[in-house]
Amino acid sequence: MGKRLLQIDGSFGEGGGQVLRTALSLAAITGQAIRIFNIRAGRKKPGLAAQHLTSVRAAASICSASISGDTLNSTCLEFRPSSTVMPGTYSFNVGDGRAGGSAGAASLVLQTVLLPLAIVEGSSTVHVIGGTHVPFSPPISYLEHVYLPVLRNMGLNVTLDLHTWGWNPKGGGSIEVRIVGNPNLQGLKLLERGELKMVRVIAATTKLPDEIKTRMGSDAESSLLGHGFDKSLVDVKGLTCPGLASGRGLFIFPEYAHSTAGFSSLAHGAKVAKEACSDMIAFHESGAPVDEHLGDQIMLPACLAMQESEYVVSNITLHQTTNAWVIELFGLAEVVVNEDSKKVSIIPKGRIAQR
Ligand SMILES: Nc1ncnc2c1ncn2[C@@H]1O[C@H](COP(=O)(O)OP(=O)(O)OP(=O)(O)O)[C@@H](O)[C@H]1O
Repeated sequence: MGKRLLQIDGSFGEGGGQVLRTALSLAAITGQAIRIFNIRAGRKKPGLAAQHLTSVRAAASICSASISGDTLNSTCLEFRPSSTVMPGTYSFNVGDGRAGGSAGAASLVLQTVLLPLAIVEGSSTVHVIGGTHVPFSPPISYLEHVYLPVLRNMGLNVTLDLHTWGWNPKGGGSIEVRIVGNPNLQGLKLLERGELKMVRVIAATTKLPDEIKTRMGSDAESSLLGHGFDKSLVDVKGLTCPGLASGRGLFIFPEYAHSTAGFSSLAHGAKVAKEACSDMIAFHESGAPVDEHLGDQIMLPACLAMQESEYVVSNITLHQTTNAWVIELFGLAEVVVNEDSKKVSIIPKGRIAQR
């Protein structure tokens, strides 16, 4: 496995943690040894933060990789898988990555190991402790409502339980994911979204007065109705969530006949509904079936599928083009991103050939 060392420049494109995570997932899947340098060179504090370090160790544990450079703030890492991906029971704590703990995103650690475990025969359980609803990462509610349903449509058997919510800055949330592996992933076609069926609005709080939840929900509802959404299609729920420390967030999921998208805000006061609603409304007006975040996150499953995938996104982002670059470096697929039509086509070359 992994005869030559694949060199990956972490400063390419978006220059953030995604280059690292996608490379780790694909290294585990293909058995390819990698060296990543300039890690997160595009960020104010370059190098491995707690979440990235936890992702490195998580990826190493599922394929018995030997690693060097796995220290906090390291900008260069070598990762050499020594076995195929082993299904099993795994537990990762983002807080272990840094003295004093961390609210680094549990979702991003999970995404690093999810696909490798999901496409091998056998069952796995992954428990992750960390931030579950923190900025610049998929809230776990997004994984539940948007990302995992797409994976299920592609043939993956994955369920998630959110036991405890972990907000910024304390983190400490807890999720458990059960996976029944299926090596035969189906390609994905999301070219049209169909009619709007429902807009689900979730106003969530932990250890805060009920008025905050009620206000977030009613502000969001007024904003959506003010933009012409039919009241019968807007479903607002207040959620009182277990968690170590207080926190709040607003999550909006427009569900169309063929796809679901997700928008959120963790802001305070009137800003929270404004942020989440304006993103959701802009998406609705774009007519696209796939939101920009899902657009980068489904590239990984799509490049591992048996058939070609095609989808239309609301915006082409640097995250998407950067992910496409990493996938092509591994030789796993041809990725065509059309900036005009906003169509992404992923033509897998077959991962078995990589071994
Ligand atoms: N609100 C959101 N909803 C869903 N997904 C999101 C949201 N915000 C960010 N993401 C996703 O989270 C991932 C973030 O990747 P990125 O490399 O920017 O993060 P990171 O590892 O935290 O690194 P860095 O600190 O280097 O930015 C991307 O897949 C992006 O689509």
